[in-house]
Amino acid sequence: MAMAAASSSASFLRPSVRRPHNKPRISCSSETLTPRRSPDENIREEAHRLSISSVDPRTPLFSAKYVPFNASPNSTESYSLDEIVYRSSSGALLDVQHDMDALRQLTGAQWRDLFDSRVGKTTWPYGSGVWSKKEWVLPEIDTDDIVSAFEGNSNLFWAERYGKQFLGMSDLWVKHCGISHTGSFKDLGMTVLVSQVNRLRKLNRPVVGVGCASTGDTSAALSAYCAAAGIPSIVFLPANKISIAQLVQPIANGAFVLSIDTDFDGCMKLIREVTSELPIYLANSLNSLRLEGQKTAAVEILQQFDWEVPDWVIVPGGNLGNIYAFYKGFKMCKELGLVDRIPRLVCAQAANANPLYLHYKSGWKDFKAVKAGTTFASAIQIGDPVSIDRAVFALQSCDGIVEEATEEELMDAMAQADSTGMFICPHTGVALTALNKLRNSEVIGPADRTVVVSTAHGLKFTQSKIEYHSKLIPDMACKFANPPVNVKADFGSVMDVLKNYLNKAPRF
Ligand SMILES: Cc1ncc(COP(=O)(O)O)c(C=O)c1O
Ligand SMILES: N[C@@H](CCOP(=O)(O)O)C(=O)O
Repeated sequence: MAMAAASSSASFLRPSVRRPHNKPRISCSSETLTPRRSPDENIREEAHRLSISSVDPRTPLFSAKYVPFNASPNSTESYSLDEIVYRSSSGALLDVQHDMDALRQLTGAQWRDLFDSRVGKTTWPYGSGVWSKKEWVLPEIDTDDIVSAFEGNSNLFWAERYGKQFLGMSDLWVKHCGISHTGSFKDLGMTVLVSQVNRLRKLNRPVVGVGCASTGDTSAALSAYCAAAGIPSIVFLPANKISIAQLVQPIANGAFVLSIDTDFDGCMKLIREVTSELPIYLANSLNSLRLEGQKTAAVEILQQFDWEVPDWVIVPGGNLGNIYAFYKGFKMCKELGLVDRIPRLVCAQAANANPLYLHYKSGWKDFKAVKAGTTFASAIQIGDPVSIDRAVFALQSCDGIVEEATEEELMDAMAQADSTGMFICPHTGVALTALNKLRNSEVIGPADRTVVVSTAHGLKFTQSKIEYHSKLIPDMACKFANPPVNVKADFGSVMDVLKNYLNKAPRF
């Protein structure tokens, strides 16, 4: 039954992943394997051939457009995705709205089967975790215009030991969005944005380059995808406020890097002004295209649980696009019948940069931006998040919660997680602290299926780990520091040190 649904769903889609009937990918009936394409054909060309050969006249044309975010049902304002527009006529945020009636022509089961059928392949562009959901992302883009590093499909890690030892939990998972092409979840959104820019340039729209303000990860993703497509990228970075690993990424990828003597919010203000004057396309998540890619991480989590819905998903928040992206991904899965409910979301902020937390604690009264203080979670050192309205909407719609983490809490949580075999970034430490607090208050139960979203690779933040394990952080006990032991190069000294360690070592 499921197989029948899968094949009938595929026949409705254009472009289709179906292979020509006379050309199976692998012939099992003989000893020889038949390659699905000849050596002189690349995977783009192959995708082109396959889609041409399987066009179905009944194909519904899925489509999407920009509309004002959370607009009244009577609003008729909308823009083509081929327009260069970031705000509505009243200055509000925009959202990408899909033709849900067209998408409903497939049942939830058919969508599930279609998405599942694309995982783990190299079929262009569906080998990407983002583009495997193309019909829900940018349905109308030509696959030839897509710029992809086969991002997504990231590991969902069962945090068995961390959950059991530190939280008394049996069903704790970490979605490693940072184990990715440029080392953060930003790849998910950037493949979409840069692909659309690629299309706009082919349509001769005035786009000479793509620009962003960044705390490190957005600029890394932007510069890599632009470099792959041969598009100039320009990045505004707050001077001395991002890690060395993040700074070197856009430099290495050939971006034009401006190191500006301000904070992220200052850079954001400048890039908005600049992109309204010059034909530079804005790549921050103010641009709602980005969130279309980022929302696929939510779909992916459901897929990885065989479409069972977790109870909680915890996301570290800064500029606040991602929390809305997760909400949107889950919501679409519910609206299109892939699942019957959505999880509760928790947004976790650093206490030194906590405007959303303060807003939540005030009972969602008037929002006030803050001056963000220094935090080891430097990528979320943001005081005036552009997506505040999106975040509030998402959290209110799913009975969500906002938590905060002090510097000591987030560094201790990171060290504890690392001691169980992870190597997480400080932002994930913020999310784990939120979980810790919600477990202590028993809001999250011991058997609740909980997913913590890990947003960047720990290797980008080794300096903070070095300072922690060297106990070099002023006013921080660094309780879980594990510094190396200096020992003389003789057998006796090494043996003494080892015996001492083995006498005291914890028994695992
Ligand atoms: C590593 C990391 N985690 C979390 C975030 C927060 O995401 P958002 O700005 O979408 O809230 C960012 C960027 O802001 C980030 O780079
Ligand atoms: N952490 C971000 C800050 C900018 O966020 P964006 O999602 O609006 O681009 C970064 O890495 O720059």
